[in-house]
Amino acid sequence: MSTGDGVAGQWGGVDVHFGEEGGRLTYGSYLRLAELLDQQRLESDPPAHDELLFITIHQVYELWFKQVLHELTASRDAMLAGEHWLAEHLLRRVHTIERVLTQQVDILETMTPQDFGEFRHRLSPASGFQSVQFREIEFLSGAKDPSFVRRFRGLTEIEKDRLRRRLEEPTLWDAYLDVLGKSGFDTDSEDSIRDALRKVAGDRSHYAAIWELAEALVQHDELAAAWRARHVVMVERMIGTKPGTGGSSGANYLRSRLDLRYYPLLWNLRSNL
Ligand code: HEM
Ligand SMILES: N[C@@H](CC(=O)c1ccccc1NC=O)C(=O)O
Repeated sequence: MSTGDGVAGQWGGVDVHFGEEGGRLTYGSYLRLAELLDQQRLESDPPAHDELLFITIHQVYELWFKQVLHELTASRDAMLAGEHWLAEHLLRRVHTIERVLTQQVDILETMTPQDFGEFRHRLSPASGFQSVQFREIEFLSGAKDPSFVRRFRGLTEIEKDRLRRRLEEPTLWDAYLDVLGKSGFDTDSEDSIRDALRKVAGDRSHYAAIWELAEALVQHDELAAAWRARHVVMVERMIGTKPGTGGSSGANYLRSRLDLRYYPLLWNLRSNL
């Protein structure tokens, strides 16, 4: 047996020894756990029991949003580079994350409205409306709306810059049109795009990769819509018809966002198949 501080043991007759690679990298230092686990600061005083859950859920959302932006950006770039398989592969990873994002609502719903009420009044005027990464995902996906940048209150210059850059850069839809264009389709008008989509849908054996890419975009759109629907029902359960801490009408405002679709032409196509 070896000696030292690492984990040592006899595995299958081989003397293994972990955690002593010069004493540099550890689990905690690699993952920056000291910093990460020090970021959950409650507003309530005395501490409301459920506020830790509320903060943790939101921080986990933002970590996944970061990953989703990483994958969507790379997927868009893969489309622009003609690497259709890679674009689809990355979109499929995003779908899996998006399913988890919707399921996470289950965890937050173990909090009752009464227990939320213990600290909700401390949150105003903060709200999910101010999530920059959430809006970046919308812009990158195809739903650019510059009015959100103006309506945001309290954004830092760095955050404003990130949103402005997302408004300028190509969306996933722009990249898909580029794929259609490079495959020989005219994409100059909405009518010609509709025509191209119908041709792709009508000859899947010939246009397999482009068809599957469109399906992956529709899936991303559907999963985003599912999150919005789940969020608004959770909101009704938590605060009924009360206005939001962000200053909106609350559930009414959120219901007005339910019809948002990133790729309306891909949905319209369904009516003509
Ligand atoms: C107790 C749970 C929650 C309640 C009661 C709630 C309530 C609300 C309300 C009322 C709004 C409208 C803006 C306003 O405040 O006036 C809103 C927006 C929003 N919330 Fe939540 N929320 C909850 C949890 C979450 C979670 C876990 C997330 C995940 C990040 C989230 C993300 C968002 C986003 C992104 C918006 C903006 C939506 C849009 O503009 O389309 N919310 N929420
Ligand atoms: N807008 C929510 C409060 C809320 O959920 C929230 C507050 C601060 C930071 C993020 C939040 N999450 C989503 O809106 C409310 O009106 O109760």
